[in-house]
Amino acid sequence: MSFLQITEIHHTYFTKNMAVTALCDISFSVEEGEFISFLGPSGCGKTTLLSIIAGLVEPTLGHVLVKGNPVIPEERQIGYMLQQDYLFPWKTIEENVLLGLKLAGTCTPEKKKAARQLLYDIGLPGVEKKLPKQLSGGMRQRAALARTLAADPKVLLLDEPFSALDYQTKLKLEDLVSATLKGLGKTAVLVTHDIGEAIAMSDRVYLFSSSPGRIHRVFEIPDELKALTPFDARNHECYGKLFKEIWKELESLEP
Ligand SMILES: Nc1ncnc2c1ncn2[C@@H]1O[C@H](COP(=O)(O)OP(=O)(O)OP(=O)(O)O)[C@@H](O)[C@H]1O
Repeated sequence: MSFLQITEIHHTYFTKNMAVTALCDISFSVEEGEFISFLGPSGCGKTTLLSIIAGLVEPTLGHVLVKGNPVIPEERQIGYMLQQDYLFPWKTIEENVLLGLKLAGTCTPEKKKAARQLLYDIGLPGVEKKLPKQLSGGMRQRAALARTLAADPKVLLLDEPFSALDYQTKLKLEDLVSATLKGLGKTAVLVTHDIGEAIAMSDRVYLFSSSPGRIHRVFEIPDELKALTPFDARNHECYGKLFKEIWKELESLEP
């Protein structure tokens, strides 16, 4: 049994006048601790698939299992990190990080201590009492990561979490997120438009075609790249070859 199992997902959105089939025949599995990415043309259904995995959208057909069980959003098995940090501006960083635990009624002193440690580990010591507006964009995304991890989700969904950041901050956060998730042994799914980011961070890259979204091709990342940090992977000789291969394939999918 795989850790995350996606089986024959089809999804159609029904609006007033029409039906849009966003996803067709999507099946794959992810083992515990693996990091995978979705790449594909705009509108190929990447975000729809994340919402289905999160249990926020019920697929028209098919199912998602985490450790053999269906996903129930209230049980918070899935953590979601987005392009915007969505921190509450009137709450301190610590209050924001602990919010999920408080809502779930599981904010014990040990979890509070662990959340503080998490802020420290991801390079945000001493910001607990600050408001989000007092932090830079990169620091806010770190805080958003801490909030997502504080709930100890089984699977992390990352929907373009670095796309609003400047390039240098983005590279730093790629390394930080990769090291943090590896250290915690978390399973993660990243949606990105950045081929380099997908190669540098993942164990496997799923390339989607559109209308409707299908898995077009799966790229296994070579072990020599997986052993490196994302920054070092971007500078390895294997990286350029794989980048060109995925780029060519992606171009052939553009309308
Ligand atoms: N709520 C909705 N109602 C109707 N159609 C929708 C809805 N959400 C998405 N769609 C359609 O489903 C398809 C897939 O959309 P989705 O946002 O999942 O794609 P995406 O790959 O994440 O796109 P992008 O890369 O631009 O973010 C698109 O044709 C989109 O217009």
